Amino acid sequence: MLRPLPQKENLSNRELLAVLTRTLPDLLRSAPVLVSLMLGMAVIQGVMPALTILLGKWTVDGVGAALAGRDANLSLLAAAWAGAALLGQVTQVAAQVLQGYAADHFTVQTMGRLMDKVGQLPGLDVLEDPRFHDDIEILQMGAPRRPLNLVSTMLSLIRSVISALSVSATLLSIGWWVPLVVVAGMLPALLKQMEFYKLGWSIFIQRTQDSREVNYLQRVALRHEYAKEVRLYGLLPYLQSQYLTRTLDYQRTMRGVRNRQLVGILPYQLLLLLVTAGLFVYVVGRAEQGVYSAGSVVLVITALAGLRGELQTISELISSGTEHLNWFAKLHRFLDSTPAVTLSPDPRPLPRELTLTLEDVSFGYRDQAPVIEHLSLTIPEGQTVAIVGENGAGKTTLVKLLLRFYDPSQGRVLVGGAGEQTDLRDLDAGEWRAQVAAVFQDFARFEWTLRDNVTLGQPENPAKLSHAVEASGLGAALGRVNGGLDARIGQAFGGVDLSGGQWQKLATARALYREARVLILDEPTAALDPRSEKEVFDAFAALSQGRTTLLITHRLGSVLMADRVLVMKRGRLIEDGTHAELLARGGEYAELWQLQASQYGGDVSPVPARPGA
Ligand SMILES: Nc1ncnc2c1ncn2[C@@H]1O[C@H](COP(=O)(O)OP(=O)(O)OP(=O)(O)O)[C@@H](O)[C@H]1O
Repeated sequence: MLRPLPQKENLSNRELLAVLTRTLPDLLRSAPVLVSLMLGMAVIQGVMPALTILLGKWTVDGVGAALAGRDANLSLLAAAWAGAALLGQVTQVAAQVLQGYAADHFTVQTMGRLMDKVGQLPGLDVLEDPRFHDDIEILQMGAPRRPLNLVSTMLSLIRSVISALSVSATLLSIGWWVPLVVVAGMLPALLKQMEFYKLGWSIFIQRTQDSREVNYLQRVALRHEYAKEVRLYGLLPYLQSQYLTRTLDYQRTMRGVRNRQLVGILPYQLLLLLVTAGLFVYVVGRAEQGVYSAGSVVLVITALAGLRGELQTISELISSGTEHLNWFAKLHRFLDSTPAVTLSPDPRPLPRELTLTLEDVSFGYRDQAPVIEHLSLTIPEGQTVAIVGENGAGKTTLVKLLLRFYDPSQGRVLVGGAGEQTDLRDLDAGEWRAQVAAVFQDFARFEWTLRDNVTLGQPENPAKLSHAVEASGLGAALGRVNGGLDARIGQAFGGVDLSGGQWQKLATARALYREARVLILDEPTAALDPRSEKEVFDAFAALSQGRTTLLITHRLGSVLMADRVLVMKRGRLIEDGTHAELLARGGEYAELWQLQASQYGGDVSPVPARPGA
C-alpha cells in the first residue's frame, strides 16, 4: 500500500565544498568571539599529543642519563608534565563550556532564520509544496544541533589534523623519511574507510526519507488521534508488519555494509601493520646498535599509536561533517526558495471601499491543471454572497486567492470601488488580511487556553470577547469546562478536549472577535447540531449587516441569508443571481435545492430568508 519515496542524490564533493564555504563564514559571522575561542582551544588541544610524546621521550632519556650519573633536569621535566596536564584539563573544560554557549546561540539563531524565512512567505505555495514537507521537518528537527555539530566537527578536524601533523613532526627526530613512510602506510586504509562511510551515508539519506514514513506508522499505531480507526478496522497488524518490513530491511542493508566494511578494510589494515611493525623493528634494531636512544623507541611507539588514532578520527569526522553539510544544503535550499507570492516592496494604500473584483482569473496549484478558470465577478462592499457547488469545484481555492495565499496564474484580483481599484499584489498583504475574518473549513486547533484561541494575539477587549463567546454558542459549552476561558484545550498538554462542534464554535468566536470588514465562512457549521447551527447563523446574519460576507456552504438552507448566490462547477462560475432567480431559472442550483429539500421534507432553512432573496 505504501509507495517508496523517491531517492535523492547524495551531494558531490564539489557541492559539499560549496555548502561548506557558505556555511562556515555564516556561522563565524554570527558568533565571532565564541567561534574564535573554540578555535583557540582546538589548536591547543591539537598540539597536546605531540607535546606529551616529546615529554615522554625527554623523560625516558633524562632518567637514562640520571641512572648513568649524567646531569638531567628531572624536576624541570616533572614541572613540564604537570603544566601540560593542567593545560590539557583547562582547555578541555573551557571547550565544553564554550560548546554549551555555542549550542544555545546557534539554536536560537537557526530557528530565527527559519522563522524569518517563513515570515517572508506571505503565501502558502512554498509551505504547501510537497517537495518541502520533508525538508521542513528535517530542518526543524536538526536546527537545535546541526550548526553546533558542524562547528564542533570542523574544530575537531582542525585539532586532529594539527595533532596528526605535529605527531608526524616528532618522528622527524628519527629520520626525515619516517613520517612519509608512516603516512603512505596509513593513507590507503584511511581512504578505504572514508569510502565505506560515504556508502553508509547514502544509505542513511535514503533512510531519512524512509524514516518519516516509519515514524508515521509508529505515530498511527501509538497516538490517540488514530486510536479509534486503528481499533475499529484492526489496523495494528498491518502497521506492525509495515514497520517490521521497513526496519528489518534497513537493518539488513546496514549489516551488509558493516560486514563488507570490516572484511574489505582488512588488507589495508595489514599493510598498515607491516609498515608500523617494520618501523618498530628498524628503530629497536638501531637502538641496540646505539644509534637511537631508549626515549626515541618510546617516541616511535607512542607516535605510531597516536597517529593511527588521529587518522581514524579524521575519517570519522569527515564522514559526520558530510552528514551535517547535507543538512545545511537543505537549509540553504529552503532559505533560497523563491516564493510565487511575494510582498510588494512599495505597497499602495488600502482603498476606502472594499469592493472585490475578479477579472478573468485562472489558477492551478503548482504545475497542475487549472482549478479556477476564467472567473470574473464583482462583490460590492457590504453584500452577502453564498458560494455553492460540488466538491472540488474550486470554492476554497477562490477564498485562498481572495486572501492572497496564492496569486492567480492569469487575470487579477482587485480591491476597491470605482476609480480606486487596486491589484491585491500591490497592497500590503498584512494590512489587507487585517480587514478579513474567516472560519476556514480546516481551521487550526491551537492547544492553548480558550481565551488565547479566541483573541489570537490581539489585545483583549472583555466586552468584545464576551460577545464573541456568547454569539458563537461557545458560552453555553463553557459551562461544562472547568476553568472557563482560562482552561487549556487539547490533549497535547493535558488540557480539556472539545467536541468537533465545540471546536467549530470556537473558530466562529475567533472570527466574530476580529470585527473585520470582510467575513469569510467556509462551511462554518458543518459540525454543529441543528440548534447551534441556527444560533450561529443568527449571529452571522447580525454580523454580516454592512459587511461583505462570503459564505461557502453545502447546506443550501443557509443560503437564504445571502443577497446573492454564486454556483461554481469545475472551476467556473456557472450561475449568479438571487435564490429566487436561480430557483426560477431551473438550472444547477434549482436541482441541488430540490434534492436537499426532498431530503428535509421541503424545509431546509436554519435561518429566515433575507427580504428580497
Ligand atoms: N493545496 C493544494 N494543492 C494541490 N491541489 C489542491 C490543493 N488544494 C485544493 N486542491 C485541488 O483543487 C481543487 C479545488 O479544491 P477546493 O478545495 O477549492 O474545492 P472546494 O470547492 O472548496 O471543495 P469542497 O466542497 O470539497 O470543500 C480540487 O481538485 C483539489 O484537489
